[in-house]
Amino acid sequence: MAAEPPSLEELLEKKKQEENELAKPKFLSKAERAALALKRREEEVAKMREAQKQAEEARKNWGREEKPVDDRRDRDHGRGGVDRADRDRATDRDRERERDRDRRRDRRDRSRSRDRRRSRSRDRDGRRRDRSRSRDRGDRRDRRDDRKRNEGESDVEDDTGKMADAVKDRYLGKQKEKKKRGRRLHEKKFVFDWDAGEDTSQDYNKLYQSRHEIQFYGRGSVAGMDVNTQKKEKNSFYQEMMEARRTAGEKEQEKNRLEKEMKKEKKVAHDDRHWRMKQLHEMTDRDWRIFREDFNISIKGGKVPRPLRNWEEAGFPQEVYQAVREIGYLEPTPIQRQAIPIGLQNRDVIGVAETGSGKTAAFLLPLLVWITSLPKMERQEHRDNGPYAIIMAPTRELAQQIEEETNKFGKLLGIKTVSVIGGASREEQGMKLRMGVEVVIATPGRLLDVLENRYLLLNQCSYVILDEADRMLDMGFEPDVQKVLEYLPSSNQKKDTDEFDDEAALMKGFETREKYRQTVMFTATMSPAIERLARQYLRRPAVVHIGSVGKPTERVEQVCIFSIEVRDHGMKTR
Ligand SMILES: Nc1ncnc2c1ncn2[C@@H]1O[C@H](COP(=O)(O)OP(=O)(O)OP(=O)(O)O)[C@@H](O)[C@H]1O
Repeated sequence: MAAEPPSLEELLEKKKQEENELAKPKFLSKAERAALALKRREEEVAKMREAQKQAEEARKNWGREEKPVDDRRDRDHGRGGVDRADRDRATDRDRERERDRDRRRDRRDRSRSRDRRRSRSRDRDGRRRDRSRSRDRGDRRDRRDDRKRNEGESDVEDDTGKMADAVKDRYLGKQKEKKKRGRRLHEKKFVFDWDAGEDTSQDYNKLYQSRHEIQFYGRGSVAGMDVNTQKKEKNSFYQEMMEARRTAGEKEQEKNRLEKEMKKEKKVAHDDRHWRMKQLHEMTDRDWRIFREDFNISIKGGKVPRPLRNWEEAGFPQEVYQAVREIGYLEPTPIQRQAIPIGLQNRDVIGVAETGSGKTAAFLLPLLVWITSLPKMERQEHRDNGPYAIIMAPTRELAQQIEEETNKFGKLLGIKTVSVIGGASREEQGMKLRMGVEVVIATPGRLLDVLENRYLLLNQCSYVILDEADRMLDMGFEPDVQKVLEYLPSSNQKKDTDEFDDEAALMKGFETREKYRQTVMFTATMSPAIERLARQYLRRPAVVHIGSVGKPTERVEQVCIFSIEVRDHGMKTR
């Protein structure tokens, strides 16, 4: 049975299917793609070669096609026979033209082959560069390369490689070439081909360790010699010359000058010694300032005497000095260093110092110095006039501490002390007082009581000490203190005049019972109330402050405890 031709619908259907099939994207492997590309390229090349071959043949045939025309012309000329010479000339011209054309062609061919050679070598160099160029340019180059390949057999091999590269570039992606960083010659710094650290010559050869500077002529230097050596030589030369020129007089003058300078230096070194290494008379104002700084002593209030460097320089009577030694006080404490010399001048003192700083001895020693200078209280009338000194303290305990301290000295110096404090029998105290005492240590309340009850008189009291005055005021003893002080005789009170700035005026009658009254007040703080009290009862006092003003003292520990206030709102828990 003969096969039936397909119907039109079937054909259309088939065609449609084929179109759809073609329209579908087809996956090609890498190798397939490369083979396809090569094939396509080969076809293109073959086409181009064919076209070029045809062009070449056409060119060659062109000369041949022209000849019959010339022959025709010759025939035409011959037919005339008249201008044979002209015809010959024309033929010559034609030949000449032909030759020229051949020459030109040869020249063109030669230059072309030269160009080809040049471009081939350029291509080889720039192949890598070309790979990184854009795809379009790559295509163009491919075409150019292909053209060249057609031109010579040797070129073909070269071009095949190039083409393969180009195809690979196009379909497999370009291989990125590493950028070579050229030497930047425009930079100022000279770029060595090696690193400076690689130079090891200095390690081995001493010659290179001190490299010679560039040295030129001029400025008194000679080229080729070490500059430093030249300078040294020059200096010694000029020194020798100056020395040789100096006269004997000049030499003597110089010697004297040097000696003077040496002496001056020695003196300065001598003066700059530490105050401990100096005698008392060698101490300068600067030394005293350093001394006070060393012991944290601040002073205020006119001309204040120099502090004590040691007990020996205090100028105590022998028995007092001996007592200090026996008690075992090797060195004065800072408050003692400054307060004792002021006390010995019969001057009023305000001492601001912390507890346990040796205040008792600071006011006791000047008192003892004065009392030991007085005749003994042997007669009853003297005993009835009362003590030479009263020491007031805010509490019994403090008064007892002071009594203990005073008794240490009193026993050694034969000075009687009685404490008048609350809690002890008033009669007993009265009895002791009537027997005669040099020093009364008391709390303000009980002392006032004793004074008011006539157990005690203060007729010959010229030394008043208010210890821990700030605490006394805090405890409300100010009226009592004032009343006690009213019992003191006013005859021996200093006047508030400039006259009493003078040391001699203050010391008037110091070794008698009629000396001027001296008031010494010790406090831990300087409150306005203290200043008011001081203004009332002290005359032009010297203020001695131990430690930095406004700073807590070193020996007082300050503890701050934070607590939460718990308020009772009537909701007690049981
Ligand atoms: N120069 C000194 N050398 C050695 N010890 C001293 C010296 N001066 C005082 N003391 C001793 O220091 C202690 C404290 O001295 P003192 O009682 O005089 O201090 P204070 O400042 O008066 O203290 P408070 O305010 O508590 O009375 C005492 O035991 C005393 O013997």
